[in-house]
Formats: sequence, structure tokens, C-alpha cells
Amino acid sequence: MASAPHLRLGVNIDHVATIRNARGGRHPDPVRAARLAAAAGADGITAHLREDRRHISDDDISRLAREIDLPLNLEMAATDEMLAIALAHRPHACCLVPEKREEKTTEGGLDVAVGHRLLAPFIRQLVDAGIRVSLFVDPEEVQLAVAKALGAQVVELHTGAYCEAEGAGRAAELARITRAAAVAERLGLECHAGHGLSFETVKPVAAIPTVVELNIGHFLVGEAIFVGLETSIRHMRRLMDEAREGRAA
Ligand SMILES: CC(=O)[C@@H](O)[C@H](O)COP(=O)(O)O
Ligand SMILES: NCC(=O)COP(=O)(O)O
Repeated sequence: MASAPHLRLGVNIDHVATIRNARGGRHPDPVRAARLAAAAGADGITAHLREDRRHISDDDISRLAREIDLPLNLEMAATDEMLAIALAHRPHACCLVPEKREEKTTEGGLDVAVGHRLLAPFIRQLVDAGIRVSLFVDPEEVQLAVAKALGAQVVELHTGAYCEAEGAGRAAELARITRAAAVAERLGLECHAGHGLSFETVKPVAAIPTVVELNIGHFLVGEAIFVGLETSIRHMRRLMDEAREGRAA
């Protein structure tokens, strides 16, 4: 059987900025974290420029776009403000995510099945600018089919429900993700996954052969407080490789 393609690790540096913003200064610097992530073997950097700028700032995005050699995956809501910022910086990819100011973190996937009329011209402008478009969606076939029809090249499957579930519930969520990853491949969509992944939850998702990128941040930054960012990332990379090679937990 052909081996599964290389599984890329996108490191999300949002919560380095959360710590920085706690005091309103310049330390710790998310761009320095991105450099360390690159040195630790990350394949890409993900940063979520939220409408409320609770963590990543416009200046962070400008510096990441200018200074970091890794592909930048800019997460953003589908708003005119964010479209202008994306077109100005032209990152490797934009991942469209739903946002609510009152949420602590991203709660569900982008409902592209409902919002497709508004999303279509938005996605077209990004694609025409040469930016890869990823849609952050729940692992449901209808969302994938509409994502494809909208011209997105990538879907990122929301793994939050899987990470929060336990026992049989987690097994059921993993089955949803596995099925959705197979549908994505059948539709010709590049399949990523992310949200809430940790050392404890990553391997079953990493073992799905049609998933080609994991975006992981909050856990890596939290673990970095205890062991350092490079060690945290290298540990996650090792688990991903073990999963891909079929080595048990
Ligand atoms: C879309 C997603 O799951 C995360 O990448 C997103 O960045 C979560 O939002 P916070 O980083 O603000 O928790
Ligand atoms: N899109 C998921 C992501 O970038 C990281 O999510 P998390 O690991 O911070 O929950």
C-alpha cells in the first residue's frame, strides 16, 4: 500500500500574543515564536487576526508576512476589513472561520451551506489574488460539497468536538472526521484538521491518511510554559510521525 503523504504541522501562535497582550507590551513576541517553530520543524505558521484583536495584531500579521519564510495561514472572518488585509499581505493561505465577539474560542465550523451566497464573491477575490482558500468547517459532507462548489482548495475539519468528547462519544467524533476526510479527497479538496488537539488526542487524527495538515496552537503554547516551545513542537511532531507510521499510542 502506498505510504500516506507527509503530514504537515501548522503551528498557531495566537496564544503567545494572548500572554503578550496581558500586559500590553511587546514580550513574548509571536514573530519570535514563529521563528522558533520553524527551527523546531513546523511546516507552516497559523495566526488568527480576530475582529477584536484579542491576541494577534495587525502589526503581527505584517511582520509575519515580511519576516517568516514558512507559509503563513491567515485565519480570519469573512468580512470586508479582513479581505482588504488579506489582499494587502497576500499570505500563502487564508482560512475562513466563524467569529463571535462573546466566544472564548472558535465554537463551530463556518456554515458554508447557509452562507454560500455571501461567501462566493469573497472566496473568488482571494482565489483571484493567488491566495489558497481554506474553509474551517464541521466534519459534515454537505459543508464539504458546498466548499468545493465555492471554489475553495482546502477544508480544515474542526476537531473540537472530538477533543472534548470522551469514550464512545470521542470514537463517534473520530469516525465523523475520518468519513469527512475521505469525502474531501473524493471531492478533490485538500484536507486539514485542527482545534483543541493535544498530545493525548493527536495520534488518531494524524493517522487518517487523507489529512495532510494539522493546525495546532493552544496546547503547544501551554506546554511550552513547562518545557519550552521547541520541545513542545518536537514532541507533537514525533507523535504525528508515529501515528503516520502506524505505531500504536
Ligand atoms: C479556527 C480555530 O480553531 C483556531 O485556529 C482559532 O484561532 C481559535 O480561536 P482562538 O485562537 O482565538 O482560540
Ligand atoms: N485551526 C486550528 C488552529 O489553528 C489551532 O487551534 P488550537 O490548537 O489553538 O485549538
